[in-house]
Parts: sequence; C-alpha cells; structure tokens
Amino acid sequence: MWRGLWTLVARPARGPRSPRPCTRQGSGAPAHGSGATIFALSSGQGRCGIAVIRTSGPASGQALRSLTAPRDLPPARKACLRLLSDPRSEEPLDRALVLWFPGPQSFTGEDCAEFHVHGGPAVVSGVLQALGSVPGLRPAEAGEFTRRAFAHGKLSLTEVEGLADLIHAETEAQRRQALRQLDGELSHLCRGWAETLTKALAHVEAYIDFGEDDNLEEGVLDQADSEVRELEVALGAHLRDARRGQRLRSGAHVVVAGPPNAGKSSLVNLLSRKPVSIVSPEPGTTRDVLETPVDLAGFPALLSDTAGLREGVGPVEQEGVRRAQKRLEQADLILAVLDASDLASASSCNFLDTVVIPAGAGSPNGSSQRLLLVLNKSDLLPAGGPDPSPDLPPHLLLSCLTGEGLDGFLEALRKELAALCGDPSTGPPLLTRARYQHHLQGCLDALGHYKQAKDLALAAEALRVARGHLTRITGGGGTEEILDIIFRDFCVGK
Ligand SMILES: Nc1nc2c(ncn2[C@@H]2O[C@H](COP(=O)(O)OP(=O)(O)OP(=O)(O)O)[C@@H](O)[C@H]2O)c(=O)[nH]1
Ligand SMILES: [K+]
Ligand SMILES: [Mg+2]
Repeated sequence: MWRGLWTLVARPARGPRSPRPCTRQGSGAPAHGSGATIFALSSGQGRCGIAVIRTSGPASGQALRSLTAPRDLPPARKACLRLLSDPRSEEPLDRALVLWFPGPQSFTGEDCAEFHVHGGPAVVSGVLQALGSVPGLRPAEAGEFTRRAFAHGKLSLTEVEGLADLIHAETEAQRRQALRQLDGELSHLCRGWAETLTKALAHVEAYIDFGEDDNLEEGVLDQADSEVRELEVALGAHLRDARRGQRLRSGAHVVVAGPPNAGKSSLVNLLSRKPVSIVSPEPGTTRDVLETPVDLAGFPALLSDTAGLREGVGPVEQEGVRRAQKRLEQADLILAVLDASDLASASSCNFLDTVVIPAGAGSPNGSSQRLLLVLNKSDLLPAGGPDPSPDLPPHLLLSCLTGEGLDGFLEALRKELAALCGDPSTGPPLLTRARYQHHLQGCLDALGHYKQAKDLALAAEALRVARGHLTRITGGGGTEEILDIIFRDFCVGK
C-alpha cells in the first residue's frame, strides 16, 4: 500500500502564525512550555548518513547544554557544530550539528532542540540514552510532537491531517494535495464559513433581543437568510466533490476487463512495472481478481486484473468471471481491453455489447462510471493501415508488447484520474476524509433546520449547530476522541 514506509521528513520548524517577535535566547532564557520534555529519533530507523533527534518542552535548553557542556546555547535557529558527550561519563558521542528553537517560534510552540548526528545505530542510541539521563526528559509517544503543535495552536486539525498525509504520500498528486492542506487551505475555508455563520447568528440574536425596537436596522433577518443561502450553495458544491478527495487519499479503483487473451494481465504488469499477473497464450489464465496498488500518472490507484469474460467454461473459470463482473460494478474507472486483431470474435462482440456500450450510455443507476477502451496488440495490425474499427466508441491503440501507443494511453489515463480524484494543483480544497464530509453534511442539514425553524430561538440554535460542525473540522470543541485516532497515525518522533 502507499500508506507504507516512513519517509524521512526533516521539516524546518514552522514559523509563528502571528508575527510575535521572539528574542529570548542564551542560557538565561526562561523555559517555554509546561510538563515533561519529550525526545525521540525523528528520522527513519536504521543505518543512515544523518539522523535527527529532537526534543520539545521546557527542559530542551537544559538538555542541549548538558550534552554540549560547557558551551552556551547556540543562537536561535542557527545550526552549530558541537561535540556531543554523555553528561554522566563525559564520554564523547559524536560531532554533530545542533539547533535551538526557543518557543513559541518552534514546530510545537515549546522550546525545542535538534541534534543532527551521524546515523550509526550506536551514535543514535548513545545520544538517546544521554538525553534520557537529563532530568525532566522522557521518550516521546507516537505523534506527540505534532499533538503538542496542535495543542499550542501551531497547526489546525486539518493541517495535522495534511501533515500525516504528506508523510504517507506516495504519489505526486497526493503530495500536492497534502501540502495544500498542510498550508491551511481547508482550515481557512472552514473558518471563513464559520465566520459567516457567526455573523448570521449575531443578526438573528440581535432580532431576538431588540426586534421590538424601532431603531434596529431593517432587514437583519433577510441578511441572515441570504448569508445562509450562499453558504448552502458553497457547501453543496464541495460535497458533490467529496468522493474525489477520498479517492485521491486512498486510491481510485481501476479495473482491467475484457475477453480472454486480450492482454489484460500484460497491461496490468506494464502499468505496475512488475510481474503481478501470469501472462500466457492460453485463454483463461487469470482466474481470480488480482489487486495491486500503483502510481498511475501521478495518481494513486488500486489496479485490479480480472478473468477474461466469456461463457460456457468450467466451474472455476465461471467463478472467476462472476468475481470479475462484481469488481466491474465497483470500479471508478474501467480499462476495457480488446485484442485489436480479433475484434470480430464472439467474446469481443459480447464484451462490447455488455460492458463497453452500456458504460458509454451512462450506467442505469446514474453513478458515473468511466471507461477507457483500449485496442491492444496493435503490432499485429498492418503497419500504417487504417483504423481497424472506425465504428467502435472512442478508443486508443496500444501494444503491450512493443510499448507503441503507451504515451497516449498514459495521458488519457491521467485525464480520467484527474477527473476522478480532483486536480490537487488547481481545484478547490478536496475533502480527503470522511470526517470532513460528515461535518459539512451535518452543517448543511443544520442550515436546513434553520430554514424550517418555527421560531427565532430554534433558528439561532440551528445556526449554532451548523457552526459547531465547521469548527470541529479544524479541531475546535469536542474532538478529544478523534484526536487519539488521528495521532495514532503518526510515528514516534513526529
Ligand atoms: N502481439 C502481441 N501479443 C500480446 C500483446 N499483449 C499481450 N500479448 C500476448 O497475448 C497473450 C495473452 O496475454 P495475457 O496478458 O495473458 O492476456 P489476458 O487478457 O490477461 O488473458 P486471460 O487472463 O487468459 O484472460 C500472451 O501470449 C501475451 O504475450 C501485444 O501487445 N501484442
Ligand atoms: K492468457
Ligand atoms: Mg490474464
């Protein structure tokens, strides 16, 4: 899966939200933060060139001084070369770069220190043990640095989730999306909407309090109504796109289907750049659904190879065909493969009639299912000859054997996936998690209650509920239980 190995993200400390100058530094500086000071290896495990160990909490300055004794703290946010030694034995541990980030201008908002040491396991464990011996320091739990950043208002919850996604991102589109979310686009949007509701609520409350007064501005309720209407339109537009963001986060379902021997497995192997499926000249080679996560033109996808669709076969292959059909129903995108040199065969015609043409006409249940028709084995057609099948629906010619037509096919695939997953470089912020969708829908429902409310007290309450949903997206109020779930996604040291 692309939610795979930890990637080393040595991220510079985030600047402050408000341009509050911070001049504290040097050994006389008061410690920033409260409670325990945590430390952890923040880069990946194992032998590597450089390993980054960091601390966060009020004893960070003390930790830096203890290991670099008798030196003073380095200037804030400037890398300095120091000899590290164990404060108990004074045994030298490493010559390392150290950084001092006095709070609140640090990633967590607390005093933080970083040790960029040589990545050998003995160096790393020596420094970790030395830190453990400094009073007030303890090893960090998973996600604890980020949790502290959230607690100190350095990151909103959507930004925390963007950071988690960035660490997990395995395709270009996922990285772009995560970076935008980490930059606060989604939280900005939600905060703007919440402000609109605060305004509308103020209008309704003003009317409740002073409605009888003559000097209340006329039309305050109309104003609230129109603000709610505008918000409803905006929320509706985002919710319509909700599936796209979730596909971008967890992968679009792309199913390769077609008659036996069309080259479906050859295409799957070509796209995944590894021998996922057995390829052979024997029709009916693939029997089961074989699923593999791949990066398709920069987008994450779950690619499924399926059994060739045909009738009148033995029970095992029949079961394979049944599974293939079931998988087709769940597909976000079907890659329909035909053998270009065998278009007149019964199985090709049957596949065209039952899968390709119905998809083109829009599926009966109204859910849009996209399909790319690929005529494989173009190398078997006479070179430079006319299109073998001008009457077919729009299609692409490809040869899995020679690679001819692959660029055009990948470009078509990229367009389909961009439509399915949303374009993270240009479009509006995507709703990559079910949580966002849930709260936006909750907000929209509450706005519906506002419109139907029989009295103003109920209307005001509906607006409060609606606003509550928006603030919960960015991490305000009543989110303790989901915090545990979200931070569990992080590793120790992040
Ligand atoms: N000439 C030529 N042969 C191809 C091409 N692609 C696949 N083949 C051959 O076609 C045969 C069938 O390929 P597969 O990939 O197993 O086809 P499939 O659709 O997965 O077959 P089933 O799983 O049996 O339904 C193999 O012998 C492949 O080498 C191509 O582009 N050109
Ligand atoms: K085959
Ligand atoms: Mg196959």
